[in-house]
Amino acid sequence: MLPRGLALLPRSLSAMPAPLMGSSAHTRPCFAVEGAGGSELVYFTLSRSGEGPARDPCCPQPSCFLPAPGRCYSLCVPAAPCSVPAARLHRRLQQRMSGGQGPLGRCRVLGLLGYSADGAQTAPEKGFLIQDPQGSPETERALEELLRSQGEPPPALGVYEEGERGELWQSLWDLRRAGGRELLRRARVVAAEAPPLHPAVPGLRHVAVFHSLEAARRVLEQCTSLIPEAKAVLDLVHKCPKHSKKGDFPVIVIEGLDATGKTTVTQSLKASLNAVLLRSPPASISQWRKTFDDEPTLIRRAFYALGNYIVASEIAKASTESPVIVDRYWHSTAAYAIATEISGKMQNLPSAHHEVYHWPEDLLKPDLVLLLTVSPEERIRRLHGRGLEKTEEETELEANSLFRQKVEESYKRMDNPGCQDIDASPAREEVLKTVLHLIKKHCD
Ligand SMILES: Nc1ncnc2c1ncn2[C@@H]1O[C@H](COP(=O)(O)OP(=O)(O)O)[C@@H](O)[C@H]1O
Ligand SMILES: Nc1ccn([C@@H]2O[C@H](COP(=O)(O)OP(=O)(O)O)[C@@H](O)[C@H]2O)c(=O)n1
Repeated sequence: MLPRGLALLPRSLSAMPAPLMGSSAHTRPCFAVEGAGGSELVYFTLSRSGEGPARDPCCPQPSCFLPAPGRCYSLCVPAAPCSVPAARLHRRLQQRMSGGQGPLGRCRVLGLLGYSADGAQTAPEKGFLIQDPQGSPETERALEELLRSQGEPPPALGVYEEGERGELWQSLWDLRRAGGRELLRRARVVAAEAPPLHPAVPGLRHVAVFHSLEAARRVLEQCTSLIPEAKAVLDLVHKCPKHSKKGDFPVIVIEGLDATGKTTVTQSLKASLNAVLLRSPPASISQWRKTFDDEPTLIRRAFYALGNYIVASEIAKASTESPVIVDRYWHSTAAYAIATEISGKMQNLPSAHHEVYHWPEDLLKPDLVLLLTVSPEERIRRLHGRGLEKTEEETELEANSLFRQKVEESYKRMDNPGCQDIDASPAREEVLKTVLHLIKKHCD
């Protein structure tokens, strides 16, 4: 008998109608494990009747969850849509588990997404699958303690066990704050088909890629008592004119991954075109970047989204008097957000023309967006040559070329305005010449 594992599952999913085998797929709570098999996600669902093939090669075998002789734990955070407390709880748990301290420190922590198979336009509930290679009872105790310390009521706790035929069962436990636990249900873990879209795609517009000032503002408004800087950002947004309109001079945005040459090109353009150079996030909020970069996706992306609206008001003003060059704008905010949320392989990205790539209707549109691209090798050379401290995300970019490819591909799928690709590998003067030529062609 293999050792047991634990799973903490979302309350809302655990409260859903009885699952599942043989019943309508529309009520089925499903889960995707991120990073279990390289870039592939592992999908599973729950069957209360216990039906399911004993040795189906597609079925998640106990070994996927229970690394013998270890134990496996997982947890999901119950979430109301766009809930700041839930997003922060997820982030706190993530930090505590990846902190490298105590028994949880030696566990392998994978992402877990809980979603409904009916294709609802909601964001998945986020959690973790935690594999303890040593199967130590202390890990279970540490997890229970961690969850009980996170406010009332603690998330439900599921326990995985291997059955007599080698199948996998999950027991869902209600953790009592004062100690002890009560069994809520027991269900068989069975393989689920990969959904037509990555589970994070339907909710992208609600939790990561904001398509209106209002949507982003609603998120930061929930944060004002927790993050004082949120109030300061909202005050600046409040001072901006409602609908910023572009002046008569051209507005050109330069986009690209870090170290592709945006600073170099934008500064040269400023001089060549006698233009105003702006950047997103703007100087007025950039002192708070670190604060928001440490917050969960929901809050972090709302901060950058609002930054774009503040820049829009600066663009509106400046473009009445001279050409305007913008170093990063909405396409950066959206491309990084999409690439971060969509785990697994490139094919998991929303397909071209998906609404997530559409420009927000209430955001000032530039005349031209140029995307600087260089080979991964050249980009790393430039990053190292610059010798600057890298952001956490940029460090990940360097380590994770799949992520970098997803950012670049998302840039390329942006719509109306799309990004015009520029090979930025040649010498600085050469790149500037190409860019000036394109601007002239477009704006004449
Ligand atoms: N065309 C180029 N050829 C060689 N090096 C370049 C070129 N453009 C920029 N660099 C160098 O690469 C590094 C990153 O460029 P930078 O303009 O700071 O990129 P970004 O603003 O996109 O992060 C800098 O050290 C810069 O001097
Ligand atoms: N308009 C913007 C600009 C940056 N960002 C975020 O900021 C990060 C890149 O900014 P950066 O300052 O490191 O990039 P560089 O301007 O240094 O190349 C990305 O990871 C994005 O998540 C954004 O979301 N929207």
